[in-house]
Amino acid sequence: MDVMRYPTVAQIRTAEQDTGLLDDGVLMGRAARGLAVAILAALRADGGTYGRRVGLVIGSGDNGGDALYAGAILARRGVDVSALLVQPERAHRGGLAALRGAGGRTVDRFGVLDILVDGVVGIGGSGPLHADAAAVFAGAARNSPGLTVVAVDLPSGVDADTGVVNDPAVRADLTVTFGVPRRAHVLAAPQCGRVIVVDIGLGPGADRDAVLQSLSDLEVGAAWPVPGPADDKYRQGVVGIVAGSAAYPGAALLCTGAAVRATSGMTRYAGPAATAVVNRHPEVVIADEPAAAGKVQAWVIGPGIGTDDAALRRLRTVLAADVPVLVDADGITLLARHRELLAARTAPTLLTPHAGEFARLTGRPLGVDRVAAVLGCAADTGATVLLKGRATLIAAPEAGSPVLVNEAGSSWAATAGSGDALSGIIGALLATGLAPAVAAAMGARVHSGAAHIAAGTPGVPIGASALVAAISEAIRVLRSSAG
Ligand SMILES: NC(=O)C1=CN([C@@H]2O[C@H](COP(=O)(O)OP(=O)(O)OC[C@H]3O[C@@H](n4cnc5c(N)ncnc54)[C@H](O)[C@@H]3O)[C@@H](O)[C@H]2O)[C@@H](O)CC1
Ligand SMILES: [K+]
Repeated sequence: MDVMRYPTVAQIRTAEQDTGLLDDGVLMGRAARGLAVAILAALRADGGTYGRRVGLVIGSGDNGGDALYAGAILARRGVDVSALLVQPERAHRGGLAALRGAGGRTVDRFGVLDILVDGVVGIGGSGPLHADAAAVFAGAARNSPGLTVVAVDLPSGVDADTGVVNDPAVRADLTVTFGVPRRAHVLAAPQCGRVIVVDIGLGPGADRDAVLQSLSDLEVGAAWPVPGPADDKYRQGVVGIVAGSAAYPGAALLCTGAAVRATSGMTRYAGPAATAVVNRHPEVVIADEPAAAGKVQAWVIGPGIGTDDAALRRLRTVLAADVPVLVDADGITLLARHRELLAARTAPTLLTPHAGEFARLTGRPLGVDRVAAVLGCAADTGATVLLKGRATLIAAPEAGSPVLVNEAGSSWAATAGSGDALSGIIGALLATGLAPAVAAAMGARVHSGAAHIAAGTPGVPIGASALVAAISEAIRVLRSSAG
């Protein structure tokens, strides 16, 4: 599988126009067939299709049109289809006629249902789901325990481009979309459930201008650095870690432990937790200060270092080195106060803030458009920026660069010390010579994979140590996906 691309609504509209098939309803017909096939498959997987009860919640645009035409196909297959029109006078006329012609009916309230289809709004929507529509979904959920919700295109109330989940918004078990995925499908993945992309013939170039992209597991697995026949411990890249303190060695242990597991090169540690680090990880080469650490190909600095003078001194030393540097956590707080340190950099810098650190760094709240925010921050700082979250976003400073997204697939990594582990993984990758944005995206993928493996199925809460311990298995899974 290749890179996944997530175009904006404007780009999707252009691709749809370019087909020349919009006005005669060909695209809507294809969309409706794909939607019907997905609903039939969901019914079949759960006992069969004949006589099953499917409700459609229909808004005022073409999203409702898709749902109504799909409903007509379902009704012809013997499915019991009822439609509730949120604005009866504005419902898609052709779709409504088709549904009625196939034996479907309109209702004022739903009886017990197996599947509820959200055809309120798609890419033409904005803001929260209107209250009357929200009441329909809440009522149906009460009436029909175990109800499956299928969103047409995207869950209504979720912004297609920013992924902002307004209140109220539909939460779907399955989302069926058309031609290309929307940004919301990755930025608001938990709200969308499983996403099926139906081919409606937009052509292979429909997503070519998409800025938001994600690497496939296969690409990450194939690119993971492994030692070649001529490699020794130095040639694979040496990462230096400045993290934690004597009083709080945890960040140092997690960060170095993660780096040790991420690649076969050497890991150095420089700082006040050196003894604790080598006791836990005997393969790590230690020093008290970065200046005394010996040669490295990349530095990681920041997790748990505090913001005192000693921390600032170490940050200055590390940023003066002509090698890639990852700055995280307290290092970012210090950088926000000393922006001049960034301006003097001669090699790439990678910043890995969470939302709070991001606000500190930029001097303003993150805002609703995380993609625009991370691009702006990268351009302003001249650094590659990784913005943490369920959907982690990575932007390089060069104009025209993509924004890489890693959707974690679960939230088990939201635990104390998890960020320290992420820094260590990415630092080890930086030392191998990978471009910062690629190292960051690959590191984020292994990090979320490790959390998933550590939590298991069904998941259980994990600490960051369990995540670190699962890094090797996460890399193995990715490498095996690459064959
Ligand atoms: N354009 C195309 O080529 C295709 C479009 N398709 C479908 O068409 C959809 C887009 O259709 P439209 O452009 O008509 O737009 P939508 O159907 O997504 O929504 C627009 C309508 O919803 C109303 N609305 C906006 N925000 C609302 C809110 N928060 N609550 C309730 N109502 C709200 C607007 O007043 C407008 O009437 C896609 O999402 C997709 O489902 C598919 O048929 C595939 C082809
Ligand atoms: K919808």
